[in-house]
Amino acid sequence: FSITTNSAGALSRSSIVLGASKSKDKTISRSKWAAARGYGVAAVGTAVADDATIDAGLMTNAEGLEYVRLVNSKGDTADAYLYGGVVTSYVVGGQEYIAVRPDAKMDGSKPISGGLSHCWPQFGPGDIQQHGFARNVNWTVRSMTNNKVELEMAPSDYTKAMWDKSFLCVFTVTLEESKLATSMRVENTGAESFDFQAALHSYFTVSAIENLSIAGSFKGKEFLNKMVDGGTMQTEDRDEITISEEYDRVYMGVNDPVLKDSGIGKTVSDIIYFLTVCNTAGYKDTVLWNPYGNEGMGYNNFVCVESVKFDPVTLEGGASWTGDMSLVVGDL
Ligand SMILES: O=P(O)(O)OC[C@H]1O[C@@H](O)[C@H](O)[C@@H](O)[C@@H]1O
Repeated sequence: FSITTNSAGALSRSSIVLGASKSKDKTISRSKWAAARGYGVAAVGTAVADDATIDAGLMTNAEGLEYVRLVNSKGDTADAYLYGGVVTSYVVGGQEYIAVRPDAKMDGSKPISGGLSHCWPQFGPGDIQQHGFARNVNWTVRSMTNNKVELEMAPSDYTKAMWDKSFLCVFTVTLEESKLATSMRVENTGAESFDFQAALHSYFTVSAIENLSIAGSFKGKEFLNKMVDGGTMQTEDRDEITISEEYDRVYMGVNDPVLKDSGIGKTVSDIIYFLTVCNTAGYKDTVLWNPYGNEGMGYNNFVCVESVKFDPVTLEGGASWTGDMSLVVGDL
């Protein structure tokens, strides 16, 4: 591995050089770079099959926002933005599974409309701003390696003005060989308890909304249908959900959705691609959201299948809560 400088001269990348080693100008040691940034960086030893070079590490987008690119030994990648602590990309075998809306702002002027976006400490409307503040503050890098990053968010004057609680959030993203694992840990660093809701407002790529069905334990479950009279409880009678109108539904007690897309990457007509959302801790409910018909939002190329803790968590002083969600491509 080597650390190189980007065109602006900032120390920001580690290159995974695959196959024969390649010499690079302006390289410094990984530990020196990490020390300069104040990061804890573990030694890593991934290697990829052929002779390609894939950059991992801290990057800056065209509009000046920083993100961390993760790379695994197979050449899969994931990107996590510091602004909002949001994962905006997960590419497996050349296929992008996470969506960012075409109308998304990537310059920090508003929350990024896409990715695995945090709704914290509130989901939806309520006492503070819609979906809370985690998605529009800058998180900091606590540690990173080529395939794992820990981002953290602590109170600031901005957050205290709307929600004056003592907390620390640590969001860990790990690009494993066969999945993308995320873990959101909320710590109550004070003595007083506080309540919060949590969600990963996940946008996934679909080839076309008509090609999508969503399996899971939906049948017989109650859901809050926000599209009916501002919010009406209904009961689902289907095993698999298909979407052909605007959706904004909170499915209570459903946390095992599997997206099936009959179009993604299709080279053979009967291939169906699966993306399994594994909610293994904390997230209990699933929100389905699609602004059907809204061309400006690009409704036909994404679906939001959100991992949610809808009923508030009460966290005592000194206690912590964890929400774990992993994405697995293909059959489990
Ligand atoms: O436009 P926002 O704030 O990113 O929210 C998008 C949607 O997010 C969903 O989770 C909500 O249920 C919807 O009501 C909302 O419209």
